[in-house]
Amino acid sequence: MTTPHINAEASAFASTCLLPGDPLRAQFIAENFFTDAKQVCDVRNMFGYTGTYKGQAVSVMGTGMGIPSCSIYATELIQHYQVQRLVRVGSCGAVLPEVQLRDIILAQGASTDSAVNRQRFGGYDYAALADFELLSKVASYAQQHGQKVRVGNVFSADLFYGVNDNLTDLLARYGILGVEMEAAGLYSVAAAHGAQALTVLTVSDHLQTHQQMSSQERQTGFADMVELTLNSLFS
Ligand SMILES: O=P(O)(O)O[C@H]1O[C@H](CO)[C@@H](O)[C@H]1O
Ligand SMILES: O=c1cc[nH]c(=O)[nH]1
Repeated sequence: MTTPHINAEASAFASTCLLPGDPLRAQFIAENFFTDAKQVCDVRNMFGYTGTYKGQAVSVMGTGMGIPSCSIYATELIQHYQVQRLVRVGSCGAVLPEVQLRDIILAQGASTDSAVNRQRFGGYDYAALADFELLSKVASYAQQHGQKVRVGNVFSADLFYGVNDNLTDLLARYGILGVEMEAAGLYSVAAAHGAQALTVLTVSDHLQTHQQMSSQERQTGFADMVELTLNSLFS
């Protein structure tokens, strides 16, 4: 039996799955970083692949954009495909002057303007946190190998094209490292189902200076983040 959104066999996914928003980034990761990668699903062109990295099974699957889309895939991957470690590898916008294009961010926590976590969490404000074991693995691997990463709070926005002109300044005041659209939902889905989740981001836009990466670079230009993530998880 498959799910409404993932047409893969029951044993098709490894227990660790990377989750880029972009399905073509998933294809790029599988083709360039995995050994013996096989495509396992393609409903709605949301591609998923399984292969190995350093001899260990690993999967990658696109999630689409936004908490609702990401939550569907995360839920089905955990509940139906027994994925236990869900690691988003995404892009984000920076709001602080010291955070620059191509910087890598580990989302220790994720604030949000989405109402999704309140729906899940009885109307209360859920503190959406990365799994500490996954977070420490990547943070300590980066430290040991002299790779700079920033660790802290990000903001998962419902709107890519926001309507609140003051939001960027508010986020900067609170030291938010990056603005993206999924982490807060991914963290609560994982927590609700007893799985582990982490979000690793590369800065693709700067919301103060208006610098931005091309769409091609968002698809194929995140090698440093992908290598850091895979090496940390499988070392
Ligand atoms: O590059 P991905 O992983 O899709 O992440 C970011 O990019 C998309 C918006 O362009 C949103 O999904 C946001 O979270
Ligand atoms: O959600 C996102 C993703 C990338 N860049 C942004 O500015 N926002």
